[in-house]
Amino acid sequence: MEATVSGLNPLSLTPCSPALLCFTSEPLFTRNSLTIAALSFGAKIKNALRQNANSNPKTTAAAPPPPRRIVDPPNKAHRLNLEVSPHRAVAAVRLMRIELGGAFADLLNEKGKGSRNNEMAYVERTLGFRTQCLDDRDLRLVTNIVGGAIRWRRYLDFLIMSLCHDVNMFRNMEPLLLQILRIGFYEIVKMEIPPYAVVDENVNLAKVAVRPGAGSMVNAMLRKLVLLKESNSLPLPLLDGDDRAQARALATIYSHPVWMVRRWTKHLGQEVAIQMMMWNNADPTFSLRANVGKGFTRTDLITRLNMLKVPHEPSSQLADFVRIRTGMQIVIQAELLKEGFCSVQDESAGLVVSIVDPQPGDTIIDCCAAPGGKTLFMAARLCGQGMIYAVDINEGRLRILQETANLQQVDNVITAIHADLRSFADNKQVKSDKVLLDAPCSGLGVLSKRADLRWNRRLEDMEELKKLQDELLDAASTLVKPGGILVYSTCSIDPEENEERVTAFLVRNPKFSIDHADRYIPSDFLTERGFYRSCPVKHSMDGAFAARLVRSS
Ligand SMILES: C[S@@+](CC[C@H](N)C(=O)[O-])C[C@H]1O[C@@H](n2cnc3c(N)ncnc32)[C@H](O)[C@@H]1O
Repeated sequence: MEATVSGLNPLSLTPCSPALLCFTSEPLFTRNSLTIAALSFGAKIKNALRQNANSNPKTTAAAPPPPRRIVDPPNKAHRLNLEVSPHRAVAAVRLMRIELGGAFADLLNEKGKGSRNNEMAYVERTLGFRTQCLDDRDLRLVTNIVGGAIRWRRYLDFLIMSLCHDVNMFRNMEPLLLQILRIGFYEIVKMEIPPYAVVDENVNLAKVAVRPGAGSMVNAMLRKLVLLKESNSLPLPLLDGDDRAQARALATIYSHPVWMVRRWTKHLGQEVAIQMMMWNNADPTFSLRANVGKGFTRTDLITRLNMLKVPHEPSSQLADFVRIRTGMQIVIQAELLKEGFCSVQDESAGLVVSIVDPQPGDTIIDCCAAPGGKTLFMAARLCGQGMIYAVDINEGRLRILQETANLQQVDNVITAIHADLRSFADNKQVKSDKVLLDAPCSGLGVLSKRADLRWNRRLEDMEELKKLQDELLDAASTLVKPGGILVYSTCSIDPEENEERVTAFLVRNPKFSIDHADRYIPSDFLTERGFYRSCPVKHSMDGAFAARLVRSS
């Protein structure tokens, strides 16, 4: 659903036209199901537009409708509820926000309430009460539950649906009730939480946040699920029939969109496709890069991690990197990132920088630079000598790049340029021996870290992305000096965004040829044609791709 019409936010057309913005004594998403709200949203946009047109003196002489008075929510909304489990309440609201995105924010964002920085305000406006503040353990639980419930959404919905009387019961379910069920089903099926606690707590939440009848429904369904799990008879789709039917079954079992399963089965074979999905569903692992630009070495980082008791292992591929499996929250709380000592950067991205091979004194154009992961690593490698022109179309992300460069003390070798690469290249303000194009892509290599991305990507996106990647490659190539290097990279595992884009580029631009990447990365990552490719299943890191191309002199 679009939140804007012709660049206007329909909710701002009249002071308070959509009825949804009136405060009532009911929380917003209980009996007024958000599905109904969302369905009627289109009509409300039309009404809002109509009201706006009516109030335009050029189209009618009628007086504009009097502004509706916005009253503060009644005291009930400020009540502190000590009975519900706070992490489940917060997880349910966060799941609503993620699934409904802008629509949810628009509906709640009246007078700044429920602002991005204040999660409890969202909880209060959605459920009609506040919960206890979350401690560190609660916060970890929220992250785990929300990540898991999103990843496993398709499978959880299959289970929920199989316990509903009929499909309409599932379709007409209040959105908040559905999220509570997903949480309960996820806790029972995938987490080691005692079932009685899961049933009690989720029933309680549904009763007070939705309605008493919803509590009974949650109770019946969760109890049934516990029995099925205990007797090892959870329903599972049958893996048989033609390719399409098998893809559908696998998509449910491993909770991915059907189109992704079909694409991966075609490109990688069914076995690797399944392993990819299992990787995406497992807890993500992270790498940290010690910021040598600020004089902080990997040995220093390891000392700090030992002090914090965060399990880690040094990367065998990259000298400044350390892998951690758990304890990210501890690293954040210890402010290692905030103080600029290290960055969270996957080794797969670090290896792209190895292929660019920045050396002190180099001038490098980083064509799609923001928010700066690779720019900052390259800047650290310049050791204070040389310059990186960091171009990006997104001003906000570019600002993050600049702020992080200041924090990490590598800003002296970075010039940020806010521009569309295609017009920037047309003006040809700079040319360079080394150009990196880290292109916008589907992100299919980083799904383990981006739980919701699999549901936001559509097959149609792939065609649009390929067109953009071709245009950006052509633009980037004009910035390369004769004899210079162009590195094209993505964080995708999809050959159509990777090898196929390079092949098509080389046909269009015969001045460029492949420069084999064997001098820059371990042979394990090399493809037959001399490209870099990391595979999550094989290398236990994100999926990424890079081609090093050289321009003839
Ligand atoms: C994959 S991200 C880059 C990530 C970055 N290199 C890093 O390591 O953090 C792709 C970037 O391309 C930018 N982008 C998309 N279209 C662009 C265009 N036409 N010109 C310049 N930048 C563009 C996006 O704003 C986004 O920041």
